[in-house]
Amino acid sequence: MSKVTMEKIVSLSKTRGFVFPGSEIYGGLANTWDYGPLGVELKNNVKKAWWKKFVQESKYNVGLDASILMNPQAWVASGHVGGFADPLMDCKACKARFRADKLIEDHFAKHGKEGVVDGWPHEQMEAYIRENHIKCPECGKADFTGIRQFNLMFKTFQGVTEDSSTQIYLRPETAQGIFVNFKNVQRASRKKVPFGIAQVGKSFRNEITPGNFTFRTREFEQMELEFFCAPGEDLEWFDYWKQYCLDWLKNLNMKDASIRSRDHAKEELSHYSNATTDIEFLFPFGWGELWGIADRTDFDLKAHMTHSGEDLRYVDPMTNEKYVPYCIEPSLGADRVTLAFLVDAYEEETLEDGSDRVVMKFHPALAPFKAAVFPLAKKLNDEAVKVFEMLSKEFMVDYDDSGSIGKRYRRHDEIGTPFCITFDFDSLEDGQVTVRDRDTMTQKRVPIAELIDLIRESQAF
Ligand SMILES: Nc1ncnc2c1ncn2[C@@H]1O[C@H](COP(=O)(O)OP(=O)(O)OP(=O)(O)O)[C@@H](O)[C@H]1O
Repeated sequence: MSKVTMEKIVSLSKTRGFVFPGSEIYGGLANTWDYGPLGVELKNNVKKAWWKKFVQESKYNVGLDASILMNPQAWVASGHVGGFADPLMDCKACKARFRADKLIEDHFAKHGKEGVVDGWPHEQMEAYIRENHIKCPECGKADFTGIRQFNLMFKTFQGVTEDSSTQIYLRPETAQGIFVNFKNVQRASRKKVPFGIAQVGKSFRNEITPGNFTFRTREFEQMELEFFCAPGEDLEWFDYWKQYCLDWLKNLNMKDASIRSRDHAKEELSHYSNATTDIEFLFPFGWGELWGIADRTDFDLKAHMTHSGEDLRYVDPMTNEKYVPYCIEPSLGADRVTLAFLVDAYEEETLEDGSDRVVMKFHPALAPFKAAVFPLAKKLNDEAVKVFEMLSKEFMVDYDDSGSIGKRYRRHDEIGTPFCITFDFDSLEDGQVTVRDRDTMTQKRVPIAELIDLIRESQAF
């Protein structure tokens, strides 16, 4: 079996309609991507699977959909106006711009070194780059400027005048929409601490070097949970949510060998954090952060209390004690984890007859199509369409009547359809169809009346 590469994933994504380059007919726009007919299904399924476990099946959590545009004071309070910046370096020779920390991390990876650059002072990064003669990835010269802080927030203007009083930001994370609604949600839902607020939505960061396909883009979606608990109980809940996140990935068939969790060392922790773990995924270009899980203590609510003047303390109904809850935040990129599922599902197999197939082994809950219906011959179209119509009321299913059955199997293997259902001449007599399993390629006869249950059962995770 040959190795999965980014080239293969990007190419399959384009040809089969998972992901297209953004604004392609105009020559594109720096690492923007559009989800095609299959990609939108896959990503929606990822988001649905997250919502199912983190909201629907959790007795603790409720949902929210806050707006992207917020009062700019919220970003002052959160620290984003003052400090949401990356260390920027320019190559003096070719003018290309880089994140100094990423240049060093790439150097680490190239030389098989383990290490974390987060938290290094500028002088340390500059010295490392100088002493190790790190070269510009674009032109090969080793002649960089010093580091400047570059704020990652996209700015825009609200209303008809464009001056500093009307300047607002596109949110760089969804979390602050949750914090500012803490009191509204707690009151309206009558939730008692511990409880969580979950949200899925777009975020924007003016990344210095977007890249690696959809891994790092300037517009992306996040799935964030802010879980509020009593101070002192935070580390226990931190462990609980860390395990919950790992279980979510594993229950959706992510391979053990593809993920690892990396606990942040003391010196790497943000000043307000009691504990942080990154769940990382082994992408073809190396390990990359998938899910950041942080114990943020009472930092965010306290900051919003100070800046807004609102009392965001919680009153314990049993003890009447008033306190600012601590917060555990598991934050996951919807696009990044969708890319991880694409990479993890990709397999090339050589079959017994010597032929090859590419198969996307998505968990059925994530697969764009849950099944595909094939008429064996054109004459059977009318009856086979009825099976499609019955199933499509419940699930996304495809109807495919072109080419040989073998070709149709290959096409659906390549997009990860778990079941191929063939309607043949016997089906007219016995009301049964042949169901072929994507992974084992075994076939069995199944009564048409049992198809919905069969597919529904496959969706569980
Ligand atoms: N530019 C981006 N493109 C796609 N997903 C992103 C991007 N930035 C962050 N994410 C996703 O949101 C999650 C939470 O964001 P967080 O602020 O913790 O990331 P980060 O530590 O700033 O990421 P990085 O160090 O890779 O820039 C990340 O784990 C990732 O899945």
